Amino acid sequence: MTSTKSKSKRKRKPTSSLLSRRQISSIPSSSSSTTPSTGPLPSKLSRNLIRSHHTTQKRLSQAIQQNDPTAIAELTSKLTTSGGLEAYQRASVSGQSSKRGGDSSKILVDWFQELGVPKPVTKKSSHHNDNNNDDGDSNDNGSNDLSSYRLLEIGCLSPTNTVHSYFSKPQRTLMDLNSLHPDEILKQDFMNFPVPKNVDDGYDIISCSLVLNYVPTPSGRGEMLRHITSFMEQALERCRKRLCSISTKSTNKEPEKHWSNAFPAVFLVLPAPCVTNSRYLTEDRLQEIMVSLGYEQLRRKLSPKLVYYLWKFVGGSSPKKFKKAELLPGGKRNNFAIVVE
Ligand SMILES: C[S@@+](CC[C@H](N)C(=O)[O-])C[C@H]1O[C@@H](n2cnc3c(N)ncnc32)[C@H](O)[C@@H]1O
Repeated sequence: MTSTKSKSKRKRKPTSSLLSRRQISSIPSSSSSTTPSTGPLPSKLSRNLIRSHHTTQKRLSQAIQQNDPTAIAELTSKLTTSGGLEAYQRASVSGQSSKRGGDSSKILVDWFQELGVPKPVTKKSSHHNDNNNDDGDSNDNGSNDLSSYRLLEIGCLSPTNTVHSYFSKPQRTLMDLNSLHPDEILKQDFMNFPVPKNVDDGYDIISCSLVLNYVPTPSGRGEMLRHITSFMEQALERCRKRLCSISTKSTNKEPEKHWSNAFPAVFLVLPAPCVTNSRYLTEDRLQEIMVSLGYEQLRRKLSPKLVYYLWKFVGGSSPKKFKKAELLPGGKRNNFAIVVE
């Protein structure tokens, strides 16, 4: 049985997982959650809070696995006193402020533009745009723009992320373990969210930005990727159905160059060190895992802090198992891993 008692006696570094009372009191409370009147938190405070939350979550998950009631109580209380999931989310929202570069879906929108994905046009502008459509075809409810495509966003903090302008409200499902905007974001654990029974209610693109690294165990991350993939299997059916309904219509573009070939897809974002400085995960290993699950990498961008991917789902694979295996030995690496069972 592990006890955290001895650990808590050790002297902690200033950026330890414990936040000072002053730091905690500067986090906006839940009463301000839907109408935040305060500006973003200082970036150092947000970083400390996010790091602290991840560490405590991971320790809590280990304590639960080891069935250690003392550690469970201690860590749960620590999570609560430091503001819990909501404080963590507020710190993440601060990191997404326009001053700090905006939300990660800006990159997805850049890629949509590169791929020629047309924004759905509203009815008014649709009439106006009919003559300007460079596919030589009018907006016919889904064959030539995104209006019949559906987005599922896992771990959503804001209903006004950049990519939302491409998906009207009925075409998007936003969810989070804790909803900061209950009228627009579903309070839902994605792992308990079933694939819709009806293919028309399924999704063509899933956004999973900075969520996989939130999952505290390597096997939990593998399960999340598998669950996402079960939605993508259905998305392939949606694609086939859509293709059948538009096969009689012509477009000027060669089929393989058409923007719709980028779907179904998963937009995945991780902190860069998860793939650049982990003992157990490299970009090559992530690529192997994704290919084994049936994906092809369409786009990738590495920034100093984050790595962004657009994975197109092609299916037809036979998933392999991936264990936690040391790939890059060395003292100063992190332990981020994905295990697929
Ligand atoms: C760091 S925030 C990321 C938010 C945002 N997507 C971004 O890119 O900044 C991670 C969010 O994922 C949510 N989350 C983690 N696991 C989840 C799950 N199984 N189902 C739904 N949301 C989840 C957390 O509640 C948290 O709000």
